[in-house]
This record gives sequence, structure tokens and C-alpha cells, in this order.
Amino acid sequence: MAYIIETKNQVMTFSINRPHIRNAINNEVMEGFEELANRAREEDIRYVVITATGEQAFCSGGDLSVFHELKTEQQAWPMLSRMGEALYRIKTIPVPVIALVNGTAVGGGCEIATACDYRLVKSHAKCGFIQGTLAITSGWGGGTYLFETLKHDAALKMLSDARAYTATELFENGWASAIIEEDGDIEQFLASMNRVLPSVHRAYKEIAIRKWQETNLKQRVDQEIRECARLWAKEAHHQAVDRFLNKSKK
Ligand SMILES: CC[C@H](C(=O)O)C(=O)SCCNC(=O)CCNC(=O)[C@H](O)C(C)(C)COP(=O)(O)OP(=O)(O)OC[C@H]1O[C@@H](n2cnc3c(N)ncnc32)[C@H](O)[C@@H]1OP(=O)(O)O
Repeated sequence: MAYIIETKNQVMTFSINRPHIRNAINNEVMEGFEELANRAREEDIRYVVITATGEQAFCSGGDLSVFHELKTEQQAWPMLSRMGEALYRIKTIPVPVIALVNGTAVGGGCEIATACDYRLVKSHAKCGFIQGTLAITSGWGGGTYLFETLKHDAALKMLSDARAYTATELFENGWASAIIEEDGDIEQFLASMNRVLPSVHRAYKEIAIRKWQETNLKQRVDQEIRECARLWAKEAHHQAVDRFLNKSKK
């Protein structure tokens, strides 16, 4: 399976399970995120955790070996909007959603982590919105979510740098909620929260969800995705993807 969903002690954990390809997202993983968004609303849980198998990568974004076949704006839009919809439904799950960034998170992988409420980042992990190096923007809503998360200048800089940031840089610019040196650090982050009833956590998350609804967050995400689809069709993007895929063949 390209993903694993497990629930233990009222914590529903989703793991991307494609370590051989740095946990890149294909259609099967997208199905998994859609399943997660549904089950998290149906089951009595305290938190959702999104992570990945292995120590090297959290997620390397869209699976370029699959999605490079999408050439036109009309071909790219269905994939981008499908994952964009899944990510918005994950962002608005009515309990805290925690990204346990176990390794490299780039491109769409950084977007997935940014959609979460918290980002617990392993100290060796590097994360960045590298979409710019492929001559596109973020395309699953992550750019819109970043402007909701960081100070304006820090968000614009992280998107415009189009490079992977170190864990220290991610904590300094506010993207990382905490740096995880060892597993105990995760429990320490959750210790105070665990003393609070799930009903209180849900009530606080609903405040954020209402704000996002009142400020048309979903419509702003859709506009981001449309711009990504437009840039996707340009020759500069196709050439950049071909360079990556040909590099992998050497
Ligand atoms: C809207 C989102 C948007 C979209 O959907 O397109 C994006 O996500 S754009 C960004 C797409 N992602 C990337 O451009 C990242 C590509 N990958 C890398 O830069 C590196 O693999 C990295 C930094 C994640 C890890 O580097 P490392 O040296 O540790 O590993 P390798 O590069 O040797 O990769 C191992 C193996 O996996 C294949 N691979 C890695 N990432 C992807 C990917 N995103 N799509 C397809 N395949 C990927 C890589 O080709 C290697 O394959 P192998 O056959 O073993 O050579």
C-alpha cells in the first residue's frame, strides 16, 4: 500500500508509504488523503498525525514520473484540484492536525505539511517550496496556507527562495512548530495538550475553520491552483521536469 492509516489511543496516523521514491504523491496516495479526510470526521479521535515511512523523506511532492505526462493546463487541473480539495479537507478536519516531518519535504510535500496545524520537524529534515525551480508555483494550496501561517515577508521569501531550508531556518522563520531531536520531544510537545479534553481542542479548531470560511480560504486556494495549472503548460516547466527525470536515469 502507498499509504497506511492507523488509529491508536485516539490518534489517527497517516503514513505515506513510498520511501523508494522519497514518498512522492501519486493517485493512490491522493485516495489515501481523501480517505483520511473522511475517517477523521467519522471517528472519535483526539489528533491526526501525518508522516511517512523511512527517515530520508517526508514527501518529495508530486510523482514526476507519473505527472510529467500531464502537458496542458486542462490535463494538469484535475490532478492539482483533486489534491487541492483533499488538502483543504485535511486542513479543516475539526481536530488538531500534526505533520511529523520525518525527513525531506519539498514541493507538494512542503504544501502538505503547511496545511497542517503543527509541524514537528526532525532535526535532519530539510523543507522547501522548490516549485519555482520547476517554473511553477505551489499548486495544492500550500502557498495560500503559507501566507496564513508565517509573517508576510517570511512567507514570500520562503516561496521565492525555492530552496530547501534547514530545520534551524524553519524554526527561526516560524514554519516549524518544534524541532524533534528524539521521540520524547514529540510527547513533550503534546504533554500539556493531552491534559485538555478533545472537546476543547475541537472548539478551538472550529474558531480557525470559521475564520478560513469567512475569509474565503478555499476560493483563494482555487485561484492558486488555476495559476499553477497555467504555468504547468509552459515549456519551461516541461523542460525542468525532463531535466530531473533524465538526471535520475544517469
Ligand atoms: C503541486 C505540487 C507539485 C507537483 O505536483 O508537481 C510539486 O510537488 S513540484 C515538486 C516536485 N518534486 C520535486 O521536484 C522533487 C524531486 N526530488 C528531489 O529533488 C530529490 O529526490 C530529493 C531532494 C527529494 C531527495 O534527494 P535524494 O538524493 O535523497 O534522492 P534521489 O533524488 O536520488 O531520489 C531517489 C529516487 O526517487 C526518485 N524521486 C524522488 N523524488 C521524486 C518525485 N517527486 N517524483 C518522481 N521520482 C522522484 C528519484 O528520481 C530517484 O529515483 P531512482 O530511480 O532511484 O533514480
